[in-house]
Amino acid sequence: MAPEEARRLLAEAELICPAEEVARAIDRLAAEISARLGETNPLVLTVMSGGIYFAGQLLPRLAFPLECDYLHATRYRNTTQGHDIEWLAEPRTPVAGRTVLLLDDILDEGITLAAIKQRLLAQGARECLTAVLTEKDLAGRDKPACADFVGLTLPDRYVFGCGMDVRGAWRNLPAIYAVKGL
Ligand SMILES: O=P(O)(O)OC[C@H]1O[C@H](OP(=O)(O)OP(=O)(O)O)[C@H](O)[C@@H]1O
Ligand code: HPA
Repeated sequence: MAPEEARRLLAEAELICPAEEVARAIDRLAAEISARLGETNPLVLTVMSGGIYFAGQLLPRLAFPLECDYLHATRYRNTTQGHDIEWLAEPRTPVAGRTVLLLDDILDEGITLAAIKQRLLAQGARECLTAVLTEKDLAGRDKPACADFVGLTLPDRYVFGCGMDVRGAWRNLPAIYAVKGL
């Protein structure tokens, strides 16, 4: 997206979660994750690209031994509609026998996390837990996956900021916005 369009989109967007609220949610998630996984030497896998902001904020708050790696699966590809999942990168660290913690920015329809979790368990992960910075409230619609740790619940709007993009832009914002009209 052209920078002028990105600026116009942000100017017209609705702020739905200020930066302070996001930071408080990450503090709480860090405490919950530490209590559950502190003794398991987990392999923490960030789902690129959206998970990068959450991982960057969460990891310094986890004061226990862990290993980090990443994978890249995409289904929206710089659009606002989901498609089939495309695998762009597998984790290089073997997952067999490991407690895995997946980090992602948003659980929307749940298709991405369900597919990733199924794949890691099929590769022999001992258990696969999931932490998402946000989850969209789809008003009771069934989802194929639910997260073990959820930071914030968001309305069913197209949102951006904190790792989430709108047509490639604004993953870098420390607050969460909803696109006008979507
Ligand atoms: O719950 P779902 O409806 O499956 O959607 C959630 C997924 O969509 C986004 O990724 P995206 O496909 O946009 O890839 P990206 O992170 O590389 O932009 C987001 O980062 C999640 O991984
Ligand atoms: O609302 C969203 N915003 C950004 N990325 C997303 N991926 C799934 N849903 C969304």
